[in-house]
Amino acid sequence: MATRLVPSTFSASLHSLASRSSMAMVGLVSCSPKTLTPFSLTKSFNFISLSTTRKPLTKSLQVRSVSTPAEGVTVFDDMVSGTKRKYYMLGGKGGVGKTSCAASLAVKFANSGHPTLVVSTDPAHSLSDSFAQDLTGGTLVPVEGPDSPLFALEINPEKAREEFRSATQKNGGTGVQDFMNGMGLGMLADQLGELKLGELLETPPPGLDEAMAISKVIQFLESQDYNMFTRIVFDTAPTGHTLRLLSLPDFLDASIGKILKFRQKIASATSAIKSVFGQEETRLDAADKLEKLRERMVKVRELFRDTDSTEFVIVTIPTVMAVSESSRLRASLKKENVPVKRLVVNQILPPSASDCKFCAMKRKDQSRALDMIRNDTELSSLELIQAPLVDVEIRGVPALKFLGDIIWK
Ligand SMILES: Nc1ncnc2c1ncn2[C@@H]1O[C@H](COP(=O)(O)OP(=O)(O)OP(=O)(O)O)[C@@H](O)[C@H]1O
Repeated sequence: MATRLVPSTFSASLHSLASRSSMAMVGLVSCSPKTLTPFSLTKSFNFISLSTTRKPLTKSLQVRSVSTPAEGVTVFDDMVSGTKRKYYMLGGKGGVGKTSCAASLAVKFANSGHPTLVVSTDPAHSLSDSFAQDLTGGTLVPVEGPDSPLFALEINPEKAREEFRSATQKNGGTGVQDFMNGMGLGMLADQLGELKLGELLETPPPGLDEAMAISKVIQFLESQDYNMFTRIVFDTAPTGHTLRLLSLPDFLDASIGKILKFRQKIASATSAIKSVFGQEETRLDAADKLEKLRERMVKVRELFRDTDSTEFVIVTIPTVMAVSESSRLRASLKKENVPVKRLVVNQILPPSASDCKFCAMKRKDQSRALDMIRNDTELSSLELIQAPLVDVEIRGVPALKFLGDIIWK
């Protein structure tokens, strides 16, 4: 028989919330130290949504939100309304559930009538695992199940990296180092050394794969064939990559700007250099390619900053570490002028009539982390979406639909 433990204040408040909830079928499970599983997806689909945006929770759980949607408009109403194309970027710390949230959002959009594309730009893809379908190969793959068309795409970061290298290498030849060394002969040699350009070009800067992946998606979405998609959901790489991606245009600006300056110098040295080295045509071509690359990176950043069409949704879990990282992410995104309105707190312990010791401890921890969010200057103004922890992996469209219906309300 299950050992019953005294519920913590937190679980008690959740419990009372659950019993007051008008959302049918609330699953409350008792939990013994032997059976730590807090909730069962397999046995029943009885869950409670913990979203605080529509109904205030008990005091201890309530999270202030200065940007609450207008009366009667739910979080998802706001996200789903309109046929103009919208981009949703989901990002956050590694392993918090970005992919599950992104995939479930994409399924929800498709089931709400939006032809949707979900793209993974995380170098460690898990979209295929999430949909339980092979989405590798870098092409659009139709996802079976939703009411409206849903396509998924995993972009191969290795390919993006190759593209970068080929843009910076001459004729598949000896590489950028050579390009720079060649240009740096004579009086330019010392100055080039200072720039460390060889390093930049041989080792693509972090975040570049992802930026290129996104820029590719933008490129093909601009074509007529892909006009149909009205919702694009990005499952992005963990925090650090995203931030570096946003600072890429500046980084490339600084580096490429210097290359272009040298290019001018070389051009003015004209025929003497031409006749001696005979290769600067190729080198200048490489500089052109780099400049184009920079332009594409600028476009990506512009997309991230476009408040009309884009929203970055931070996904986190209720731990002090994840919340701290989310706070820093929000601060950096603010600095980069990236619009953020919502914060998903995933994997929240579901209500329980009686907690085992482990669950009670966990619940206390989660309560502390939720308090942190409430008091955090960066996070407290965001609409909070709470998603419960379920005891099985969310895989395949039916499970994603189920998760989506809990999270995106
Ligand atoms: N609400 C949830 N309840 C139970 N398990 C979950 C929940 N959300 C995510 N998971 C599980 O957590 C694991 C990590 O989730 P997911 O791959 O979505 O995270 P991620 O942030 O995209 O990870 P990464 O940063 O490695 O790409 C998966 O096994 C997923 O099934």
